[in-house]
Amino acid sequence: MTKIQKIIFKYENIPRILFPQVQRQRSHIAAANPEDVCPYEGSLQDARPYSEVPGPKSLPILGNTWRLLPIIGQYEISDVAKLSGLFYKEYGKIVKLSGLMGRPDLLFVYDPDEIEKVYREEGPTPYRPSMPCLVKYKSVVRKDFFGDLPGVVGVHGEPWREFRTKVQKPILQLQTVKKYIEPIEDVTNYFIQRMLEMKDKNNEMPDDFDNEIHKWALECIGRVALDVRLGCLHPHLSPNSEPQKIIDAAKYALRNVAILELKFPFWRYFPTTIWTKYVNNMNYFIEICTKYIDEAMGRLKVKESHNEKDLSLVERILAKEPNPKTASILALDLILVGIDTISMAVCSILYQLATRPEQQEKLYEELKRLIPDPNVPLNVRLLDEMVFLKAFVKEVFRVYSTVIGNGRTLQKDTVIKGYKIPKGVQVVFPTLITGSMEEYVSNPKEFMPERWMSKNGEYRIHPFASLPYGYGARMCLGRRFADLEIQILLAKLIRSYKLEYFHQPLEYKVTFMYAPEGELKFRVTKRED
Ligand code: HEM
Repeated sequence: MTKIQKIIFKYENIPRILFPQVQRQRSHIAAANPEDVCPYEGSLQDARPYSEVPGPKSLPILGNTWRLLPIIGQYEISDVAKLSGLFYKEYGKIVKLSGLMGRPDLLFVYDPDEIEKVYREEGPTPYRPSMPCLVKYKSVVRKDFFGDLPGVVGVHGEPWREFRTKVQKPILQLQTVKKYIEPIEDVTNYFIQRMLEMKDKNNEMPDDFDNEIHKWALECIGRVALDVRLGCLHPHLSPNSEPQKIIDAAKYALRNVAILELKFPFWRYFPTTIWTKYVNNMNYFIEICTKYIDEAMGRLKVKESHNEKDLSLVERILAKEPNPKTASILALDLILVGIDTISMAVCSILYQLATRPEQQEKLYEELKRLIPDPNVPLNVRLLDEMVFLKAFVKEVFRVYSTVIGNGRTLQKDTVIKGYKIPKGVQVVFPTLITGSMEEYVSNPKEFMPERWMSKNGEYRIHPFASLPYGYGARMCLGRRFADLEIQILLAKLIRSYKLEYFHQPLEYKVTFMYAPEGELKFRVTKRED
């Protein structure tokens, strides 16, 4: 039995052994399956009570938190993706995980029609349960800095809407994003050059190549959010250099957040070692953002033209919002969520390309046709025409969604799948699972980028089954930059190099994001033409 089979076996059987009551409850539910009948479409009075929603039973006092505790719990952080799949298999399309100490109940919904309903009814200030440790940092630890300008991440209600309204237009406008093709291409060319220098005698990338991808992501975000080349890709950084300190801070302020977020929140009650590191590193990011935004302000003051078309993203924000804190806090938020997401997505996309030679060849053919001379710089038209490239990325997101799920905290009582779900419950939309459900996606098991290119409706994909960037008023603020960065990296790399992988297959796991775990020792070979 492989390791993964063992884990699945363990999970499949533990509920039966530990929770016979739940098993009985389930068979009762199966007898009158609300999914099939669902007679209470939307009426709160007639809906089934919340207490009847199926799910693992919680233990008195300990609730369900013990399941997430290291060692004694059954579930490891890295198993969150499997857990989400097992819940669906065990309990059906709606599953309640209650009794989580210090947290509201989680409600997993595996039905894109219901997900669509929740998104569409979310109102003008959607509430996404996210990053409780960041909430504490912004609203308690550094209230002195954030005050009434908290940013968007971990912020809700009117303060969120006000801040998002200030920054949304410039950051999502194509006109702004287009200006970054050249700067991101510069960063990427440098990164590819570094990749060639890093190759070992087998032409393979080093064991910690994922760290290099993180540095590329840091360098890209520095260029977008701070108008600066941070220098993180430099090969010989001394431990006390600013770029090295930024790289180290990113590890604790971003990558290790999962430990704070998903395990028992001891940090809420006393300053644990990891919490103290988190706070120190967040403070360092504030320092860096303030420093570079002040410099950008200085440059803007002496700039001749303040016409929108001549300004960078940072300058546009500074020109409109004279308090430079708006730009600093936006930069901080973009850095916080724009590094791990994109770098883990890139790890996953490159791994898929390296292990799917035929599809990599198709991508190469597309790129060779569009860019016969690989030294010609990219432009909007070329990127627009990279249809297979974009379809490949979408397919990776459908099957291996980097963010395994999104969510909303209900702001009013709502009927979901015939049950009355009370206000305050955190509804989880498990994109990773819904993106591969037979009822909503044709041939879901087949990895087929072409499904995204077909114009005649040949392939069915429920529009709410695979939403890698979320949906609605709170949808990913950096999605246009994320797409741009991924497209530029793939276009530059695959146009000129072949990517292969000759080691043990890697397993996907959640270490904050969902990505292949292990050494990304890609073999990189220069193409002849
Ligand atoms: C492939 C990479 C990325 C993925 C898969 C991703 C996914 C997401 C998702 C699912 C959300 C929640 C949306 C919702 O609640 O409906 C989100 C929010 C957000 N993302 Fe991304 N993201 C990516 C890259 C980025 C990048 C590069 C940036 C910054 C440049 C960024 C900035 C943000 C911000 C600021 C929010 C919070 C928006 C708000 O709450 O108002 N993301 N992202």
